[in-house]
Amino acid sequence: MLELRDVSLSFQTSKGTFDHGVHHVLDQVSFKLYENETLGIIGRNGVGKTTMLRIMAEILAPTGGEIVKRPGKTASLLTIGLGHKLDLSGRDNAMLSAMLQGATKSEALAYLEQIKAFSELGDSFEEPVKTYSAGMKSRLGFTTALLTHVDILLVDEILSVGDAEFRKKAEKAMKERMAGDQTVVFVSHSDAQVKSLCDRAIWIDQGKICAQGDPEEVIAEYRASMRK
Ligand SMILES: Nc1ncnc2c1ncn2[C@@H]1O[C@H](COP(=O)(O)OP(=O)(O)OP(=O)(O)O)[C@@H](O)[C@H]1O
Repeated sequence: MLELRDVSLSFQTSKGTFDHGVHHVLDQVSFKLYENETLGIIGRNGVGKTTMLRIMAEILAPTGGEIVKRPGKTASLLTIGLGHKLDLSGRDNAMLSAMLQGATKSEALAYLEQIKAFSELGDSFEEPVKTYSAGMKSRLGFTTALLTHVDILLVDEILSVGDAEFRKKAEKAMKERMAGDQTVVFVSHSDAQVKSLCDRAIWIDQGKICAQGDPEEVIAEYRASMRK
C-alpha cells in the first residue's frame, strides 16, 4: 500500500552542532506497509517517529530515497493541533479538514453533526478554535480524522491526550476502526497500546530500524536495550 525505500532525512541545524550543521534523523530506512494492517512505531524520544509519519503523509520530503504509494490512496496524519485555522470555528475547521482528506462538500456536511456529537464540544463547536483549550483542540482533531475517510491513518501519540473519559472513548473508537479494514500507522510510547492495537511493530533508533515483527517481541527487545 505504501513503501519507504532507503528513506533518509537530515535537518540543517545551527552551525557548530552535530555533524557540521547537519542532523541526520533517518538513515536509509526501508519498509512496506500492507493493506488493513496496524503498524506500531516505537523508540526513544527524538529518534524520528513523528518525522517518519510526516514523510508518509507527504508533509515533509525525504532528503534521500523515495516513498511509493499506491495511486489514488490518501494518507492523513492525525496529531494534536496540526492544521487548525485558529480564527475559524470548530465547525469550519472540521469542514475544511474533511474536505482536505478527500471528502466531497456534501459528504463533509453530513459528517459535521456526527463530529459535533462525538467531540462533545457543544456550543463551542461554533466558536473560533483560538478560544479552545488543548484538550478541546485534540477532541476536534481526533473526531474529524476518526469520522472522515482516509486510506492510511497516521496516528501520532493522540491516544495519550485529553481527559481520562474522552481518552477511553477515543481509544475504543480507534480500536473499532483498527479492527476493521483501516490501514494504520501508530506512534506510541505505551507498550500496552502497541501490544493491544498493532499487528506488527517497528523499533527505530539512531536513524535505523533495529527490529521489526511481532509487537510483543519487538517491545521486549526495545525494553531490554534500555536496561543495558
Ligand atoms: N524542523 C526541524 N528542524 C530541525 N530538527 C528537527 C525538526 N523537526 C524535528 N527535528 C529533530 O529531528 C529529530 C526527530 O524528531 P521527531 O519529532 O521525529 O522525534 P520522535 O521520535 O517523534 O520524538 P518523540 O518521541 O519525543 O515525539 C529530533 O532530534 C528533532 O529535534
